[in-house]
Amino acid sequence: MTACQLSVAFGGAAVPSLDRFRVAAEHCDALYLVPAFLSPDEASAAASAVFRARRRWTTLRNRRLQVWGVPPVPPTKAGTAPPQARPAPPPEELPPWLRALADRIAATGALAPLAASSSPSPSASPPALNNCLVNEYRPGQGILPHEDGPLYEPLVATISLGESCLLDFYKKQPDAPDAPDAAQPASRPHPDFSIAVDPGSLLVLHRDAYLAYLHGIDESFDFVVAPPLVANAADFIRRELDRRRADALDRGDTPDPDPNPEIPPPESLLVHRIGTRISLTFRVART
Ligand SMILES: O=C(O)CCC(=O)C(=O)O
Ligand SMILES: [Fe+2]
Repeated sequence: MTACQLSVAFGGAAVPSLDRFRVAAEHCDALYLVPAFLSPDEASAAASAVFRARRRWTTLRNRRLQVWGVPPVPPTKAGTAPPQARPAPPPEELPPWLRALADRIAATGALAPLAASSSPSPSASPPALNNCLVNEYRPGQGILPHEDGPLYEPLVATISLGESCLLDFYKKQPDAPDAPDAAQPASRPHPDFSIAVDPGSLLVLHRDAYLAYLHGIDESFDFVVAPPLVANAADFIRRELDRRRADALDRGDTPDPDPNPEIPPPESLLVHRIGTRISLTFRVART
């Protein structure tokens, strides 16, 4: 599917409003997971668009990434003049296939809280998502606990493609360093809570979820989804078992029988990371 077909495909879908997708309210007040934000066909169209885009990948030890859109501008040090070098190039627009996804995120109302924080006028419209980081993780890869920081408006909206993952949250320590990827996992071995993130989902973090916690993905080959650590364990397990049944049918295998409504699903589930996960992390870079 081309980028153009992709934006058409996204055009007609009903856009959910975020309120009923709030999770982990007891831990953190602004964390939303919309499980089937993209249909499986839309998710594979988006993944193909990532690979067709011929964008340069930056390869890190534990993942690789592409950067799209407006880069955040680091503040100049007080008292120093901005560098007089060449004039900055015009800010890059998101390409149509990412713009279509960003618009669909905006249509959920996810960005509304930014309208209030970025303008004193109550009727101001929120700023547009203008930056997207594409991360690709193989099994065993991850991202160290970090915060996305003050170069962005305090809201991140992530679309996940491919495999599921477990995103861990660590309450920020008052004296923790602020730099991305700077927290030492060895000194903070246990997350305060985690969210199991479905393929095709939209995850939105803002307020506390953005400001008061670091987030990271363990460099593991599998993960366990169980309460109480995984805040959305029961819902995720139900959906994951449905996905496994659907995958078995697609492969022509005999799937597990449909769940008996009398028997509750298991309380915990081991998920093996066997494929690649791609995340599209949309933010508003402050310019
Ligand atoms: O892959 C993810 O879901 C997280 C990515 C992330 O935290 C980041 O790029 O800052
Ligand atoms: Fe992040």
